[in-house]
Amino acid sequence: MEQQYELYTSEDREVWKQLYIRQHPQVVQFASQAVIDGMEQCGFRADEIPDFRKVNENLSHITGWEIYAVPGLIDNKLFFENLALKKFPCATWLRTMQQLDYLEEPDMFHDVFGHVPLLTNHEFTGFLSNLAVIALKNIDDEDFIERMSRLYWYTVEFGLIKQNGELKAYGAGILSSIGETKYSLFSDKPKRVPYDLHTILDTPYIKDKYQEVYYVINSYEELFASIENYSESYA
Ligand SMILES: C[C@H](O)[C@H](O)[C@H]1CNc2nc(N)[nH]c(=O)c2N1
Ligand SMILES: N[C@@H](Cc1ccccc1)C(=O)O
Ligand SMILES: [Fe+2]
Repeated sequence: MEQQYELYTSEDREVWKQLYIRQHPQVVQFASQAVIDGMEQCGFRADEIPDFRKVNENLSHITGWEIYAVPGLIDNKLFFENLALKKFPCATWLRTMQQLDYLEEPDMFHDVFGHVPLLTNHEFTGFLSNLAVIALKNIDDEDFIERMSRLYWYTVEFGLIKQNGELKAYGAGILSSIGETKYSLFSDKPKRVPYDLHTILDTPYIKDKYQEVYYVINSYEELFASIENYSESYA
């Protein structure tokens, strides 16, 4: 499957523009420095839907990662196989104007605006590919894979990071949601707890509404180190 750039409609362009002009200021104000730096390097703009070829031309020179077009959520085996090869799956369709604040499933704004900036970061991508390699070693163990998707969910999708004593967001599921960005950092509804691998592995996640718990790391190194000897001791 390819991104058929010429098929984007004027509504798609308007949706991308509205999402960008509303969410980019929140990224600058509430996202971690690595996300902000990555966003800069990606050069996303309000008036241009990202072209995957141009994104890859840039990204492959920074960390060797690439994005590739998928219709939507793909099965775990294919997902982890591609992550291990430094390939991140991205939807090509965009949500509608009625879904600007929150969407129950990942669209292109989530995958590209939310995930791609951190694919410019070496520690983070090292964690991502190592997580995938561990998952692949146990790909036929459903329980193990369920636990790996929890780890992915509570970090890559909905992770928070303490940065110079201040809480910042780095999870793509937060950064692509205009509504969940402030909620994750400032609402008194959800719990915010220190990152702990074993707690996360035992905590099921909810998919179609704001999260009830967020896990806080102190550095991306902490993520990388937390799974360094995971596969040996748990496979
Ligand atoms: C790791 C976990 O299974 C997670 O839900 C995967 C599954 N399939 C996916 N498929 C796509 N396209 N994008 C994703 O982020 C994911 N996440
Ligand atoms: N909720 C995210 C999309 C998303 C759905 C499911 C998993 C991860 C992310 C948004 O509104 O942009
Ligand atoms: Fe995602």
